Formats: sequence, C-alpha cells, structure tokens
Amino acid sequence: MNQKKAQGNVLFPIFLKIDQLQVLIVGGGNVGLEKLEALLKNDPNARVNLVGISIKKEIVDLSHQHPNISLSERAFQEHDLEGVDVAILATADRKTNLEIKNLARGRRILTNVADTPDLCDFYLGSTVKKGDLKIGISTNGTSPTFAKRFREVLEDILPDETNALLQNLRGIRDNLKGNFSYKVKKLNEVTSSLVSNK
Ligand SMILES: C[C@@]1(CC(=O)O)c2cc3[nH]c(cc4nc(cc5[nH]c(cc(n2)[C@H]1CCC(=O)O)[C@@](C)(CC(=O)O)[C@@H]5CCC(=O)O)C(CC(=O)O)=C4CCC(=O)O)c(CCC(=O)O)c3CC(=O)O
Ligand SMILES: NC(=O)C1=CN([C@@H]2O[C@H](COP(=O)(O)OP(=O)(O)OC[C@H]3O[C@@H](n4cnc5c(N)ncnc54)[C@H](O)[C@@H]3O)[C@@H](O)[C@H]2O)C=CC1
Repeated sequence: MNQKKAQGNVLFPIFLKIDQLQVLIVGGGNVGLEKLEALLKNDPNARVNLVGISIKKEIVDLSHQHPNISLSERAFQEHDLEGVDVAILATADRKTNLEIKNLARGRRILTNVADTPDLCDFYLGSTVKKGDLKIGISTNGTSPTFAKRFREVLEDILPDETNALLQNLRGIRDNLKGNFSYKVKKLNEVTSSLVSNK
C-alpha cells in the first residue's frame, strides 16, 4: 500500500487570496468551466486567465459578468505562464497537460491537473461558506463524491445565524484590552457554552 495512504490525509490546507494571485486555467471545456465556477463561487473577484483552443459559451458569459476574468481563445503558449501563481490544467489531452505541468514546475508554479492526482501539487476541495466562515473538505483524493455530499450536509446543518455569531465575537475581540493570554482566556469563556452543552 502507498505510504501516504497508510498515514491518512497528510495534505496541508491553506486559504488563498485569489483576488490578489493570478490563476491560469488551460482548457475551455466542461472541466475548465467547473474549475472556473469553483473559483468564482469562492471569490467573484478571482483573477483568472483562461486559455482554450475552443471556449464554451458558459465561460464566455461568466467572463462578461466578472471583470477579473480574461479569456484567450487559442492553444496554450509558454508565455501564458508568465506572472502566474497557480495553474489548473483541464485540457482533455493527458500529454498536453503533462507538457504544461512540466513547464509550470520549471517556474515553481503550483499546479492542479484535473483528473490526474499524480501530477497535482494540490487538490481542490469542497467548500462550505457562511459569511466569514469557510470550511474546506478533502478526502485525500479518495472520494470526491463524499466531499461533495458532506459539503451538502454541512450547508444544511450550519444555521444562517453562524455569521452573526462570528461578527459578535469579532466585536468582543476588538473591544478586549489586555495581553494575548488574557484575550484567549476571555474569548474561551464567552464561547464555552458552544462546546459544553453536549
Ligand atoms: C484528487 C482530485 C484532484 C482535483 O481535481 O483537484 C480529484 C480527482 C478526481 N475526481 C474525479 C471525479 C469526480 N470529481 C467530482 C467532484 C469534485 N472533485 C473535486 C476534487 C478532486 N477531484 C480532488 C480530490 C478532492 C478530495 O480529496 O476529495 C471537488 C471536491 C472539488 C472541485 O473539483 O472543485 C469536486 C466536488 C465539489 C463539490 O461539489 O463540492 C465528482 C462528483 C461530481 O461531479 O458530482 C466526480 C465523479 C464521481 C467520482 O468519481 O467520485 C476523478 C475520476 C474521473 C474519471 O473517472 O474520469 C478523479 C481522478 C481520480 O480519482 O483518479
Ligand atoms: N478531476 C475532475 O474533476 C475531472 C476531470 N476530467 C478530465 O478533464 C479533462 C477535460 O475534460 P472536459 O473539459 O470534459 O473536455 P473538453 O473536451 O470539453 O475540453 C477540453 C478543452 O481543452 C482545450 N484544449 C485542448 N488542447 C489545448 C491546448 N493545447 N491549449 C489550450 N486548450 C486546449 C479544448 O479546446 C477544450 O476547450 C479530461 O481529461 C477529463 O477526463 C473529467 C471529469 C472530472
């Protein structure tokens, strides 16, 4: 058995500011569209350039609604990687994906190759959002369908007031005077009822 699978999920989660980073998507088909939608669902101001020999109408429509999306309807060219922080490869051609992945690696660009876990530097996850709260779900590539279903469960059970609670806590946090450990103690006190009524 693969050593990584034996250890469980060793992926390190981070939350990216994709309105400040430049994302490249290569491929303008169904998967390119899905990945673009995933980015825009998280941040409508995501900065994305999408390159595809042909580009689906739905992608063109999205680009009209989002000022930070640019489209290049042509084959990928190496200069498309200039200034790119994160790349998502979604052409239907494994060889093309591999070639672009190697060029991206040479530039130390973090790359996701749809459908090809072996070539990915990172995986996309399912995400749940309630105002300022965001939960990322990863199954280590084991079952994206589980990630999707679990997202739906969390979306159902998290009350809409979750964000109001977060904002109240922000208000308390902003008004607390004192050193770090005092603040931790106070914030633990006011939130203790969230965990003690089991
Ligand atoms: C490794 C990973 C790499 C990556 O793409 O980043 C990957 C890989 C693969 N996906 C495949 C298939 C499907 N992927 C989905 C859906 C999602 N896939 C996503 C992420 C990931 N998919 C990464 C791991 C995430 C994790 O750790 O769980 C989500 C979470 C995020 C997103 O893509 O935005 C999004 C749900 C978003 C949501 O709704 O919340 C569905 C379900 C559906 O569409 O309804 C199916 C069909 C059913 C099935 O196969 O399960 C296949 C086989 C392809 C084939 O057989 O041809 C592979 C390749 C392989 O496993 O070898
Ligand atoms: N991980 C995932 O979630 C999934 C991944 N996939 C895989 O993703 C790949 C793409 O699938 P689809 O979008 O459905 O295919 P598609 O055929 O609809 O789209 C492929 C796109 O890539 C473009 N393309 C091809 N060569 C190119 C090049 N050299 N430069 C720029 N653009 C180029 C085409 O013009 C087209 O827009 C397939 O290999 C599929 O198996 C499929 C389903 C799920």
